[in-house]
Amino acid sequence: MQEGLFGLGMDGTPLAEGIKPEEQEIFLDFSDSEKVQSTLSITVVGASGDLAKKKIFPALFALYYEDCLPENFMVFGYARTKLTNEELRNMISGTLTCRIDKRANCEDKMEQFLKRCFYHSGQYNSEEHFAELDSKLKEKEAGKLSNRLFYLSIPPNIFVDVVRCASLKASAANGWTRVIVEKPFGRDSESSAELTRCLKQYLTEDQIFRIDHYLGKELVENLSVLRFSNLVFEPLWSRNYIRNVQLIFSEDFGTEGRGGYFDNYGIIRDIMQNHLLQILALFAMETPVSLEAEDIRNEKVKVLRSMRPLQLEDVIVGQYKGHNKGGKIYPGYTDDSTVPNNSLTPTFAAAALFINNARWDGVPFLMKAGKALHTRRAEIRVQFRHVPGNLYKQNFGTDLDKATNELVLRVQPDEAIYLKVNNKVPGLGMRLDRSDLNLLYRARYPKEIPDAYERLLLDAIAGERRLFIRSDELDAAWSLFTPLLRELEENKIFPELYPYGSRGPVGAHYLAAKYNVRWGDLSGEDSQE
Ligand SMILES: NC(=O)C1=CN([C@@H]2O[C@H](COP(=O)(O)OP(=O)(O)OC[C@H]3O[C@@H](n4cnc5c(N)ncnc54)[C@H](OP(=O)(O)O)[C@@H]3O)[C@@H](O)[C@H]2O)C=CC1
Ligand SMILES: O=C1O[C@H](COP(=O)(O)O)[C@@H](O)[C@H](O)[C@H]1O
Repeated sequence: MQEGLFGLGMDGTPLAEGIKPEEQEIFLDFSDSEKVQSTLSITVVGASGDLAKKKIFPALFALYYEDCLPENFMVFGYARTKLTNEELRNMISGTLTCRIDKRANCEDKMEQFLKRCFYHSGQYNSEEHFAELDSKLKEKEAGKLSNRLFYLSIPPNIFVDVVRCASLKASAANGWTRVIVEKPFGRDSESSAELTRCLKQYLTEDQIFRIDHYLGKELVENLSVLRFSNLVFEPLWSRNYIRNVQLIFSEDFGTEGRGGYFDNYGIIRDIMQNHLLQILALFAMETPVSLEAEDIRNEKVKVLRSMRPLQLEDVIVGQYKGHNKGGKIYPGYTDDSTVPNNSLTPTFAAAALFINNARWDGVPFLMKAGKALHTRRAEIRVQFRHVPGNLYKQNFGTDLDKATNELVLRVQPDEAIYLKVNNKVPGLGMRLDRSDLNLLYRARYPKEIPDAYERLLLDAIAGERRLFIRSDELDAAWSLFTPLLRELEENKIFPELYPYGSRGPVGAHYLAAKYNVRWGDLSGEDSQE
């Protein structure tokens, strides 16, 4: 069967506003009878869990709401918890939301969506239970050509069991079978390679969709557009003009409820090795031959392989401690009952990375990720070099860094792209200040931005792999972090404690200063803060 059987908007409704019919042909290259004669089932394995409830079911509903799912689709929840179809529907319905601009028929749509949701309770390592699931799927597929997508929203220690049982007992008989695998993909190079080896006993690489939901975020998708379709940026995109690049992730809450998982991984594996590194690769890669998935992934691998593995002296780690603010007590990381009292797991890390290629030689790429900080945000900051022989040097005082241009891509919240430029303050004198050229998404694009999981689910259904991680990318990513992680753990490096809700450990400033960098998010002169 052809890949990409289900394109977008199978019922012929426009995919999204602004897409012309002739453009839709790109996706809809199947006959009407094929559309009607085929079915898509999406089985969410681990349906009783946090991610399924918070993200996956709402994303599926949003796709249904936008008419992006094929005509004959159904959603199956699978987990050990005993639930009836009705109970699953009640559970899901509490988490569904409607698009702001189209609330009119939302209730009806929800009802129709929920009618397509079913549940099967089973063990994750039971071929028999997956065979039962298969029977239920077949019953609903009613002899039509079937395509099956499994979403593994479960802890990683059971990935292989599920893939074995699903592939042996519940693969599509005559359509495609694809599996979306959630992170973490292993804990280091060895475990990741072992996981891939085990998955490949049952699946081909083309069937495996390793998800990194940051790749589905609007601003991350836009990174390539910004670079490669604007003459003003790409020529500047190198060591010749860029002084440093900062990739910043912060959350204003701790590991609440996920301490058990988190303690085994820590912030470097949870955020840096995947989300921030993926953004770095997209940011720094060479121009791909085309927008085809393999061309883009080839370039990403090349960048990752050009990087030097992280050195301990280029990393600082931290862990949040309890804090009493305004009479409210914020718990420390080790106050979580699922976290050992003596845990050294970092909840914060800052690192300097380098790419040893002609474009980026010597440019520090600074990463910073932390939980329980003062704000929630994710952004990419590009600090440009000083203007050589700047005519206005005397207007800036001694701190020339304050006068350099900075491009900020705010991934979340409040998506925005802004460029800090020097400008004359209007008036008779000659005073300069740094102002922002600001593209604030909510002002420019009133339509609500889809959640990353919507885009990624849609891509997996369409067989589009561009935003999923290929196994060699994963290997390259782990190679950069594994020696460091091993050193941190073997040497029991003590994390610097920082108060819950603070700006993180001061060590992050020293690390940046070592490379003559100041964190842009803490400069205090960011008008966007
Ligand atoms: N939650 C999040 O925000 C994010 C999660 N992820 C990843 O997504 C996956 C799912 O996450 P999440 O929903 O939070 O996970 P949960 O801990 O909620 O687990 C999902 C389901 O798996 C089953 N389960 C849990 N622990 C075990 C176990 N030890 N053995 C067998 N089954 C178990 C439970 O279902 P039952 O008991 O009914 O079988 C549970 O409802 C994980 O790989 C996680 O790392 C990735 C990004 C963000
Ligand atoms: O993958 C993960 O991401 C979330 C943050 O995702 P966001 O889309 O809300 O920014 C993080 O909280 C979690 O620890 C991590 O596993």
